[in-house]
Amino acid sequence: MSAVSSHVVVGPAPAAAGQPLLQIRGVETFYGKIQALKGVDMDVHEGEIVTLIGANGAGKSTLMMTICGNPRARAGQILFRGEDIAQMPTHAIMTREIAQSPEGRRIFGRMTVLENLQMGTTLVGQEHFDEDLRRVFDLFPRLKERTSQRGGTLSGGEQQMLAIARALMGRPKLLLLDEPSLGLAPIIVKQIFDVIRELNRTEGLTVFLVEQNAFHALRLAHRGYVMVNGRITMTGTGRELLSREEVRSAYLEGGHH
Ligand SMILES: Nc1ncnc2c1ncn2[C@@H]1O[C@H](COP(=O)(O)OP(=O)(O)OP(=O)(O)O)[C@@H](O)[C@H]1O
Repeated sequence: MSAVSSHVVVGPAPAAAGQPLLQIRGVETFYGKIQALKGVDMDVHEGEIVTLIGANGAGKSTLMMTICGNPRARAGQILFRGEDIAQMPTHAIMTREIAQSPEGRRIFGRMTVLENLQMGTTLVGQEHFDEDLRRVFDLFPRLKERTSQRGGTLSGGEQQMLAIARALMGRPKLLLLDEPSLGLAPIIVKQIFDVIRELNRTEGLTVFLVEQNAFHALRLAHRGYVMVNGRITMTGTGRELLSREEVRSAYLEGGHH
C-alpha cells in the first residue's frame, strides 16, 4: 500500500473558460422500466480530469455508456463541443474525438497487442500510426515488449494498459475510462494513474474517469462527482471531496490509504 500513497494531487486544471467540452444536462436512462439515471447534470472542461465515484450499481457505467450512445438517453442533453450527441448512433459519437476504455477492458483476446492497437485507429486512419505507436509504447513500455503476444494472454494490468493505449490510438480529445483500477494490484493502479496524470499534464488530454476506487480517483482528479441511485449528490474538487466526512465514511473506509 505504501507505493500508492505517494500519489501527488495534480495542480488546478487550466482556467475553465468558455463552454465545457462535455455538458450533461438532465440525462435520464432506462433499462426497460428500470430508471438507472434520474436527471444527471455534469460538466467536463477541456484539460480537466473529472471523476465520477459511487457505490456498486449507482449508475456510473450507465452514464459512461449513455455518453457513448448505448443505451440511448431517454431525456436530457449530452453536448460535446456544444453539439447534442445524445441521440446519435455510437459510431457517429466515436468519430467526434471521444474514445472509451470500457469496464472489463474489452480487448480482443485472440488478436496480438499490435493488432489490438491497429483496431484503435479504425476511425482515424493509419496516417499517424507509427508516431502514435511510439507514443503509446513510451507511455506503456510493457506493451512494446509484447507486440506479437495475444491480448488474452496478457496480465490484467497489461490488458488495462492495452485498452487505454488502444483508445489513445484514436487520438481522442476526451478519454472516457471506466474503472481502470478494477481488480488490479496497487502498484499497477499507480502506474496506470501516473500515465493518465502525465497525459493530462503534458498533452492537456481531457479525462472522464469512472471509479469505485474513490481514494485514488479523487487524488488524481481536478474535480469529482458523487452518484447515488442515479443522481449526483455531491460535487467539488478532488481535494474537497476527499476531506468530506460523508465521502470518507461511504467510500474511503476499508484501508485504501
Ligand atoms: N443491461 C442492464 N439491464 C438492466 N438493468 C441494468 C443493466 N445494466 C445496469 N443495470 C442496472 O442499472 C443500475 C446502474 O448500474 P451501473 O452498472 O450503471 O452501476 P455502476 O455504478 O456502474 O456499478 P458498478 O460499479 O458495479 O459497475 C443498477 O441498478 C443495475 O442493476
